[in-house]
Amino acid sequence: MTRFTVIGAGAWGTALANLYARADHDVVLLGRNADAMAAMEATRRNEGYLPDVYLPPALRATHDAKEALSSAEVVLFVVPAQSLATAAETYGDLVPSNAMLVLCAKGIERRSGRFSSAIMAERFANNPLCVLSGPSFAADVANGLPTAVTVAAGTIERADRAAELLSANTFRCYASDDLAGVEAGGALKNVLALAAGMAIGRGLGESAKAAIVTRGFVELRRLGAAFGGQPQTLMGLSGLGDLILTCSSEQSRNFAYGIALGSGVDRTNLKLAEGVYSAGIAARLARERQIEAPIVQAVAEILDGEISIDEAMHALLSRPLRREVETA
Ligand SMILES: NC(=O)C1=CN([C@@H]2O[C@H](COP(=O)(O)OP(=O)(O)OC[C@H]3O[C@@H](n4cnc5c(N)ncnc54)[C@H](O)[C@@H]3O)[C@@H](O)[C@H]2O)C=CC1
Ligand SMILES: O=C(CO)COP(=O)(O)O
Repeated sequence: MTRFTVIGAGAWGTALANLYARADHDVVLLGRNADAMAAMEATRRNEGYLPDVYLPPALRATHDAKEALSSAEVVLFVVPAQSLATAAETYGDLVPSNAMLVLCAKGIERRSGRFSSAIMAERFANNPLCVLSGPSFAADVANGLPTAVTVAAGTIERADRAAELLSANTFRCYASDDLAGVEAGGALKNVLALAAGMAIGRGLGESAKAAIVTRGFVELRRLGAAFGGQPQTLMGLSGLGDLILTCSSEQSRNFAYGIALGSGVDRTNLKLAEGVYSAGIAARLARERQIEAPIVQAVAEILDGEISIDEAMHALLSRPLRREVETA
């Protein structure tokens, strides 16, 4: 039995806490809203984020960071990418220096262009650290449905150890030493899911969506490689696998956000769509590196109100014809 502390009591944090509690670990779910955490402890439900899932007795929900972190062996950071640096500052001094950190956000920090591992390596120089990413809806994992993800660390031996620790009977972790590839895939698939959703919401059809997903994947591979990722990783669970999941189900908040944008419905009450925050910085990083990423650029411009979806589609279709497969 290992002591897990999960920071961030949203959908994904609650699902992972639930998974590890069911796997007979000692689990504490740490949230920043005292009332919500007390209600969770009393009702054994997370009404705000994952209402249909029962929280087993082995999971304790708390707002008390000191108590939650004092003997943690594994600390999962499950907050949005834009909040990770703040969470690291808030809880950093309480995290035991030998605890393994598991980073679960899928995004790029807007103000710095950094992925999670770079943000955290700066604050936690000595803790072992890994990134968990891949096709995994919170509700599926919380309900014990079969799921496979990638766990990446700086060396393959560390990734092997982390994958062993983080696997459970319905949750299969594949080890990787490609942090850059895993983080790039997780962030970029969200931006592309917005584009796929927009095509559906705007009534452009399934064929247009398939073209966007496929050509979007070309952009993901180009950008992922520019960030230092390996082609095989981008073709794996945390790249192609998560792109497929996120672009094919309205359970995805990014895909659903794209549909809402495309169909012009009110988006004020929609849940977290990480791609909305990563699109602009992904587009900027692509421009700076002179990487051709027209779909990512279009998503960023649409979100900024610079062009309409119809204008973006017209621009994509009017680009000069080219060969499908790039040769060196
Ligand atoms: N929901 C899902 O199915 C999956 C989500 N993810 C990723 O996990 C990350 C978190 O997503 P969700 O949990 O779904 O989002 P969510 O919107 O459901 O929950 C986010 C939680 O983080 C908390 N939070 C925000 N800033 C905080 C801070 N500074 N300190 C403490 N808590 C803070 C919020 O109060 C909220 O409880 C995202 O990057 C997402 O892309 C990854 C895999 C699956
Ligand atoms: O990352 C996810 C599935 O792997 C969740 O996707 P959404 O954030 O779009 O809901």
